[in-house]
Parts: sequence; C-alpha cells; structure tokens
Amino acid sequence: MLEVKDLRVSYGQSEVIHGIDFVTAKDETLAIMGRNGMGKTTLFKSLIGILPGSSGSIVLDGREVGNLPSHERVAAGLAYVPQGRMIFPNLTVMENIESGLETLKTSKVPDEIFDLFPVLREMRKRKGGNLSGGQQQQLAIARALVSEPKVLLLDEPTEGIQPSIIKDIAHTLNEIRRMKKIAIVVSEQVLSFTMAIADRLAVIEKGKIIHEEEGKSANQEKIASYLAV
Ligand SMILES: Nc1ncnc2c1ncn2[C@@H]1O[C@H](COP(=O)(O)OP(=O)(O)OP(=O)(O)O)[C@@H](O)[C@H]1O
Repeated sequence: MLEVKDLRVSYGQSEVIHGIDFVTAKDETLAIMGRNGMGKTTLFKSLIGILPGSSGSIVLDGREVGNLPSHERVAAGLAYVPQGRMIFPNLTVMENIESGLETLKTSKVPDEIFDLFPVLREMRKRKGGNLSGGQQQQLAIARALVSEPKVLLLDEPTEGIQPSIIKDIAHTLNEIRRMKKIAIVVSEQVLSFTMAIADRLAVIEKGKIIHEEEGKSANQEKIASYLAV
C-alpha cells in the first residue's frame, strides 16, 4: 500500500534521512521506533510533503506521490497525525474534525467517527483547547480519518499521554485497522504500545533503519536496547 524507496531528506546542506526503505501492506501496522533526534519526525514530515525529500520515491497504492504537494497526497490517500497533535485550540471539536474534510466533496462528518470516539460526540461543541491530552489525540486521529485515508501516519501519538489512556489509543488503532482495513505507520518510543498494535517493528537510528522484526515475535529486549539512551 505504501512503498518508500531510498528516501533522503535534508535540512539545507545537512542530510538527516539517509536512504530509508520500507513497505507497508494494506491492513498492516508498522511501528518505526527510535530515540529523540533519530529522524522520525523528519521522515513523517517528508512522507506527507511538509518537507521536500531530496531523492527517493514514495509510492501510495501504485502511484508515485513523492513529488505532490501535501494536500494532493492527502487526496491520494495519505493522512497525518503530527507530533504534538496540533489541533486548533480555538475551534470546536466538530470544527476541528470538519477541517479534515477539505479534500472531500462531502461536508458531513460520518457517524462512524463518533462510534470510534464516543467522547468526541459528547464534546463536539467544546473548544479543542479545553480537551485533555488524550482527548486531543483522539481528535487529531478523528480529523485525519475523515479524509478516508488508505494509509494513516501517526508521529509519536503517546507523547505526553498518561499510561491508561495510551492503552485506549492502542485499542482504538486496532479497531480502526479492523474496521477500515488501512495501513498504519506509527513512530514511537513506547515499546509496550507498539507491541500492542504493530505487525512489524523497525528501528530508526541516525536517519537509517537499522533493525526490523515481526511484531508478535519481536525480541523486545533487543529493541529496548536500541531505545535506551
Ligand atoms: N528544522 C530543522 N533544521 C535543522 N535540523 C533539524 C531540524 N529539525 C530537526 N533537525 C535535526 O534532524 C535530526 C532528526 O530530528 P527529528 O525531529 O526528525 O527526530 P525525531 O526522531 O523525530 O526526534 P523527536 O522525537 O525528538 O522529535 C536531529 O538531528 C535534529 O537536530
């Protein structure tokens, strides 16, 4: 569903992503794990088109999207939940979700979104900024999902979220994958979270993928050793 080949990304003269390759199938969750500063956010920003890749290719469902602007990548089926959630604090929950509909013809938020996130239905008239961190994360995921993506990209969704809510987010992502049969690519540092959702785990270090394993049988000690400072 998503095929990334030899992707390189630079800030000015300084290359930060040094030729990344991965493939994610439909209905598969891939976790990209790495410590702070290893390149996760840079990778995700370049996948969605906020940062230009300097070379390589990004193929979504058979179509090269690496040279398209962000909004066309979204229209083609990529959706992005940024690190820090970046919801609009002064818009209501409903307005935040509706902002994800821009690439679609409809302006109606499907009911299934509120079936996945019942708390957002209750809070639909509240300002986004008044929600808890976990609720804001649900809102950011809901906003990404209304564009009917084929691939959902999430950058460190558990950051700053309390452990009990992290479990809920894992449950929701598994439910989304089961219901929508989409591919999910998530960057993370929390191993218990990725073990609960991922079919495959890849470790990113200094802008390269240096290790990859099947999720269920993953050697957790080994992955944890890469994540230790
Ligand atoms: N705007 C920028 N200009 C120059 N260098 C940058 C910029 N943003 C990030 N970098 C550098 O790129 C490298 C990768 O950073 P990136 O934010 O992608 O890592 P990360 O794995 O997402 O870490 P974190 O979890 O802290 O966000 C780091 O060395 C960082 O200093």
